[in-house]
Amino acid sequence: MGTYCNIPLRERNIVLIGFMGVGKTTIGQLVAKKLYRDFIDVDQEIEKRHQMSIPAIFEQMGEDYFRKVERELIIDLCTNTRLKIISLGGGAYLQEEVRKACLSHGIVVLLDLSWENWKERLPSIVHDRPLLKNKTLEEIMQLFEQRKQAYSQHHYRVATDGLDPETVATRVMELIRERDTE
Ligand SMILES: Nc1ncnc2c1ncn2[C@@H]1O[C@H](COP(=O)(O)OP(=O)(O)OP(=O)(O)O)[C@@H](O)[C@H]1O
Ligand SMILES: O=C(O)C1=C[C@@H](O)[C@@H](O)[C@H](O)C1
Ligand SMILES: [Mg+2]
Repeated sequence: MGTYCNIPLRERNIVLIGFMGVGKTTIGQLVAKKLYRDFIDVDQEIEKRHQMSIPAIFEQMGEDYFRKVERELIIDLCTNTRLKIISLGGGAYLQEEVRKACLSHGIVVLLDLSWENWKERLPSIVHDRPLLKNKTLEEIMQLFEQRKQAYSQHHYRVATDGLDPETVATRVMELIRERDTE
């Protein structure tokens, strides 16, 4: 897969990235609705294809297997589809091949939330994120910091602190509209 892309800008997929629980799935759904586009959530697509939950896939098949499936699906979506709103799983973008495919073929939008606000969300998301289970808050904070480097490779960033999902989705949509009229 080369990095050359012949997809016109306004037809490129919008790819939402960011740490676990920042709102990629929630916002992606709303953006898709507002733009009348199809929504694909990579975690949900993997669950559907396997008829298993993400925690069960991690437990029974292992994280390496999950990462391979995730990588192959994202590269396929990036190179073979257009006009979609795609929400990645939080760890997908750590893989270099995933970053390259998303950056060269899509419009990558980082949803950014401060640690202070993110940690308030932990109780509501910990049960179905295997990588958060059995970790101390300190360890999760380290993971949050370590991943910033990969997430810094994006086209647009939306700071979501204090914003409700509708407002975040509207900001994402405005960015895309501005870009389309450039
Ligand atoms: N802007 C927001 N304000 C308040 N709560 C939010 C916001 N966005 C999402 N949430 C809530 O945060 C939780 C996690 O959201 P979501 O599942 O969309 O995250 P995600 O980025 O897709 O996570 P993952 O990387 O694990 O797939 C949900 O309970 C959701 O309702
Ligand atoms: O950040 C991560 O590594 C993950 C995030 C989730 O979206 C799932 O893809 C899975 O729980 C792993
Ligand atoms: Mg999600």
